Amino acid sequence: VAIAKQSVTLEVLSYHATASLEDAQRIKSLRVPSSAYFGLHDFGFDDLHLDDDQTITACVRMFLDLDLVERFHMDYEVLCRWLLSVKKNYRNVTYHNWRHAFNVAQMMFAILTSTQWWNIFGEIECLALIIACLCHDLDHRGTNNSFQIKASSPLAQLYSTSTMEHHHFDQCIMILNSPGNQLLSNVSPDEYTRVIKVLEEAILSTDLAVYFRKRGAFFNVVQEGPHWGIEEHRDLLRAMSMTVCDLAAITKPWEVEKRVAELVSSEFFEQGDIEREELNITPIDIMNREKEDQLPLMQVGFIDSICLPIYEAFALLSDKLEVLVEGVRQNREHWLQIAEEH
Ligand SMILES: CCCOc1ccc(S(=O)(=O)N2CCN(C)CC2)cc1-c1nc(CC)cc(=O)[nH]1
Ligand SMILES: [Zn+2]
Repeated sequence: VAIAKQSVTLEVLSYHATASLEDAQRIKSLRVPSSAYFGLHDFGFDDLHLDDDQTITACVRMFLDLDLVERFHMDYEVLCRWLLSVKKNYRNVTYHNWRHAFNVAQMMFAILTSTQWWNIFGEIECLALIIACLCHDLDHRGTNNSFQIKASSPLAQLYSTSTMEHHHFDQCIMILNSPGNQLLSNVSPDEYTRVIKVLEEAILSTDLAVYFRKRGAFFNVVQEGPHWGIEEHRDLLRAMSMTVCDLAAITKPWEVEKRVAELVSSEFFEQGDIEREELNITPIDIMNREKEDQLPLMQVGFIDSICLPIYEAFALLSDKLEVLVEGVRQNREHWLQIAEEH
């Protein structure tokens, strides 16, 4: 078994592509517009009108405005190449693609700056959080953890819990260690160890199962009055921030949420089709095309059970984030109206 595991490991982990030097030099030569030009501080941000190059220069802008390039002595060409390699290692799936990762990173940037929480976390934890957002769904195949188990995919043989999230982290480390992509090569050994530890926790916390496990403790901290000097409180805030950014489409103006929900449901249905046709099993309702008309009510359930609790807690931590829970409430109204029309 050990040998089988070894070969699976090599096969699954060895695949990753990196961007060409030429491509990085092309990006490097582009002007980098301001965060105001991109609207990177806006909670209603929509990536739809940006082309792929602009998503890369927008990420460069986020690194520059968080002062990460100077503070961690990043080589500018390496930053461009690393961003291109990260984007290249997202697959062309319906929802869990580069655009999703880019939007998650923009939401983290908007939260860290509007709340001034970049001061609570400090530079090392901010660096880890931004890298984590950009890398948190790397090499996603458009299928969830339970699918990996049902299909006994190579990934499920490697990781029995948080299967996809462990793979996303491995892919992230693979790219950071690739020649020409070593973004952290000028970071001291101690700081590097810290960045990687926070990075792994942040990526693993995007598994909703981890969110459910940790959120009770977080709500207690928020109720009792958080002390961000306490390591455990900051760990919880980082983990919950990853979920808040990962699900943030639910807070966006209706036209954005409606478009993204369409992508999410399409990807779910594609998984359901594979389960029915190749695994010969009946998919769960959210992945079953035959239950498509239940989607609006499912979104209301998603909002009530998963989204509102965490966005309400965040609104208690900073009044700058009240606009997020307001967005969730408005989208809940829209989904309810559609449900009632049926
Ligand atoms: C839009 C198509 C329907 O989408 C959903 C349907 C049901 C539920 S659920 O809360 O009942 N629940 C979540 C935990 N699963 C294990 C079981 C099912 C969530 C979504 C949903 N998820 C995301 C995150 C990817 C984004 C989004 O917009 N909607
Ligand atoms: Zn995600």
